[in-house]
Amino acid sequence: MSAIAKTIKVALLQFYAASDKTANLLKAQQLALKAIKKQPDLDLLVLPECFNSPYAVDQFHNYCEKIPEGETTHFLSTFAKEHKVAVIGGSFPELGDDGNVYNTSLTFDNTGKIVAKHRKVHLFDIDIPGKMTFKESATLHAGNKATVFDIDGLGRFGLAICYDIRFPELAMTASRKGAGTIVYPGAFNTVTGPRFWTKFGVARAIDNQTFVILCSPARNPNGGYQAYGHSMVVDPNGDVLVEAGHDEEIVYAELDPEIEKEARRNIPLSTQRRFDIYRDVSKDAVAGAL
Ligand SMILES: NC(=O)CC(=O)C(=O)O
Repeated sequence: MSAIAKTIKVALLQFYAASDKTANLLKAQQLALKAIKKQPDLDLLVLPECFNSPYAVDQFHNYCEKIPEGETTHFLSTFAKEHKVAVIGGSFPELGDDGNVYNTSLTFDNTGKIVAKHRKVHLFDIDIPGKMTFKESATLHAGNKATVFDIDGLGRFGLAICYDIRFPELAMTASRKGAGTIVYPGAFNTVTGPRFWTKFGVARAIDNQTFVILCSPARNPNGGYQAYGHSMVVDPNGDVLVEAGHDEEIVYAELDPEIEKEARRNIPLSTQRRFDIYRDVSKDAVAGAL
């Protein structure tokens, strides 16, 4: 499968989830329908991190679901199938067969089949005194692989979640294994977002000469964790093609394979690496799709 098989028309749904799961799924459905109506030949929909529950350590266990039995998997799969559109389903709390809870992202092809499952590998445990303390590991378990997969007709993708973007090895692994697009559903916040969000999107794109998609929740006017917003698509030269504000919004972009080919032809990093001096982490990585 080529890195990008065709010009991919993508829509990023930026919205916030509140406490009512059914209402969150309904909102996702309404926005997805709006995107399809505006762009009937859409190839790919991307949702934000934690789109069916509040982003709160003490809440994940109340919202977690088995995959594929749960209602969120069913909702995403049905939408993809009915509207013949691939869906990268943000993330939601998964109840694993081992009884642990994970922050998990599923991807569906346009027949509704699950083609990838990524469990957040790096849990968001930080403490910035007086500004932001978060400890995902208090209630979540971490995934154990890099996620690289194909979507039929669209190309090869890398997928990771939010804090994972700070660890370049996952993106390097995806791009060295042939990904042309790396997607991060992510909920940076009003403390870390302004300083880091765009820089990471641009850095991962330039390092790997891939498109990078960041899809955030919107800010929640009723309090709780305040996501940064600013969902964006960055091209392989590090140019930001489209960027949302911080309210609920849909942004659209086209991923043109020629831009990627040209970026890689002009500056041929892939043939110039010095694995005699440093290791190729993608060779050691545990990587897979499901
Ligand atoms: N929420 C996250 O996982 C990460 C984040 O907000 C940050 O890295 O900053």
